[in-house]
Amino acid sequence: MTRIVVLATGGTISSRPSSEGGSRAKDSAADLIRGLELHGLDDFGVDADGAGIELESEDIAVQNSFNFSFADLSRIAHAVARILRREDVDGVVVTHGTDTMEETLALLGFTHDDPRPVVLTGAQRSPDQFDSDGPRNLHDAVSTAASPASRGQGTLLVFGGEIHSALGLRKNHTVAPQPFGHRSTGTLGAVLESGPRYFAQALTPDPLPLPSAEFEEQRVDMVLGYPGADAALMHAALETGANGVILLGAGAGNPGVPLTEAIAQATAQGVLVGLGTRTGAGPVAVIYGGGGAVDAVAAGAVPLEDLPATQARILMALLLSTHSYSQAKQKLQARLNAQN
Ligand SMILES: NC(=O)C[C@H](N)C(=O)O
Repeated sequence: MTRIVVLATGGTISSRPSSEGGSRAKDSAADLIRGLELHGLDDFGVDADGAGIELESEDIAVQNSFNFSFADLSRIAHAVARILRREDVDGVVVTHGTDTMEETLALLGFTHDDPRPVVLTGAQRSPDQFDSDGPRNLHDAVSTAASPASRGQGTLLVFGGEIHSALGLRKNHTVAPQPFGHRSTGTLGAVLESGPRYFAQALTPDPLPLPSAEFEEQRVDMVLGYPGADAALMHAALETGANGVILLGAGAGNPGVPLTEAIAQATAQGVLVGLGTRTGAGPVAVIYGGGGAVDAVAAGAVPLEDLPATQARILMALLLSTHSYSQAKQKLQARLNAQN
């Protein structure tokens, strides 16, 4: 018998029309499993021992993911770790809103410490729509979590028939049926009728400790570089008590002169600054001068390389909550190097 726990957190996959307009997360994990039956998607075949796949449900939140805080993300990571302490569980599926899936994937991806797979999924169309993608995505996520081929592949996203590794993933589109893609690499595999088929082995970094209470207190803000940008928003972040800032410069990470000066001020105050690019993909090349990326790095910013800013922010908060500023800075650099 293969046992998979379905842990529901909300999102469009769980949403129903609201009397206030729009839709709100509502359905529980048990409702989602019932939805599989309604769509004739509850047949997972038999496992390698000829036994069936048993689904167990658990609810941890009923929220749209744009409302999540670090405390919510931490609760999800601890719930997954608690479930995986059970020897009778073979894998975990987490249903989640797509808007901030990147962040939860990052937290789970950086802390997952088990060969059994953790598979996130969600939907772009809610269950009340005739062409809702939730039941198919959940079916695929369960069959991926239940497959021995997924052992050692770490934290995964299964969506639109594709399998993606957690780190480096972005939501690239607001409404497209498959909004997820890697910035610079392709899919890890696909879900076929027979189950998951992998084309590659995921890179799984050495696990970091699960988020502590300090993680929830981290403030890591994000600031954008653009023509005419002054340092007002960066100063506001510092005044509000940010202990980390992700700065998304133009092109190869060029923040411009005022923001470069603000980086020097921030790092002198002990605030960790990550330098990314607002293009959405590609490494941050440290080759320019005159208030460009090279000056920003000289002022103390760590180039984020090819990790999305949303995921670098989670990594930064994790490191700041477990290490001193200088250790966190070194670890961030080492992690980002290892990532590529
Ligand atoms: N498609 C979705 O799940 C989006 C939803 N607004 C959420 O992130 O909760």
